[in-house]
Amino acid sequence: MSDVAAFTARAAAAPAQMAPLLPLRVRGLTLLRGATTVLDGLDLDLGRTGCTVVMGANGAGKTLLLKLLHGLIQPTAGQIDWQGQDTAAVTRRQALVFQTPVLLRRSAAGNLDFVLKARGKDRGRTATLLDHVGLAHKAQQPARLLSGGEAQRLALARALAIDPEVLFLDEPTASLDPASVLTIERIVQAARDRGVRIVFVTHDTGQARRLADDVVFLHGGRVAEHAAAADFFPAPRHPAARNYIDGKIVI
Ligand SMILES: Nc1ncnc2c1ncn2[C@@H]1O[C@H](COP(=O)(O)OP(=O)(O)OP(=O)(O)O)[C@@H](O)[C@H]1O
Repeated sequence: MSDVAAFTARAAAAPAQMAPLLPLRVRGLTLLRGATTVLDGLDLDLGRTGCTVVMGANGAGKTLLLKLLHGLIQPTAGQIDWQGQDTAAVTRRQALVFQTPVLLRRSAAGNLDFVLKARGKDRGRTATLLDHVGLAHKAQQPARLLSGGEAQRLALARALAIDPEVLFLDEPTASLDPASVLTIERIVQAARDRGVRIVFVTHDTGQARRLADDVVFLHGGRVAEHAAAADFFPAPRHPAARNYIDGKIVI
């Protein structure tokens, strides 16, 4: 078995004895920030597999929704039900990649060694993970000297190192060149194809069309529309979603 095939098989096999996290059921999710009601009784259901793309105007609450689902912040009201599992356990079985990668002041390999050791995983996987994201030749380079696209690929490798069942990505390609964007998309699609549940925030409608199995469109603190990608892109039903896809200003 090749290194990449071994990596893929191990990732897919990860949580055999654990109860599943999905499907996800969110009801009445409300979040106040200062005087602003960011989320206002949001309901959402996510199925077991695939890639959900979350879209919506600036300030619609996409980042805060990801942080809530991942257990990094607590809602003001409402329920997030990952099959009844405890929040701390849920967070450990998921990973979140931010728009701006947060990396340790170590080499590229050192960043992966660290997370593998912290999670009790096989540190021998560092080379395979670096290879998987096309960074084998940068293993010993300090992470702070990586380009934006390389740093984002390393952040993605670090997220994959924990064998997440759910991978949240918050505009991970927002400032990358087209080749780096496609590289990140290929890695995300490969993860999706081996069963990692993907929730991906993007403003890039081309990217959303390439990646999405289904689309969640946020507006007014709620899910204005949740539809299969094949139905959403040709004919969004909600007026705000239609304007957004048509490139009109949405307030
Ligand atoms: N700590 C805070 N105090 C007050 N308002 C906040 C705070 N954090 C976030 N907000 C507001 O909550 C709203 C939602 O923020 P969020 O970052 O989730 O938006 P977003 O949909 O990800 O936007 P973008 O597309 O610009 O990244 C914004 O109006 C933001 O200004």
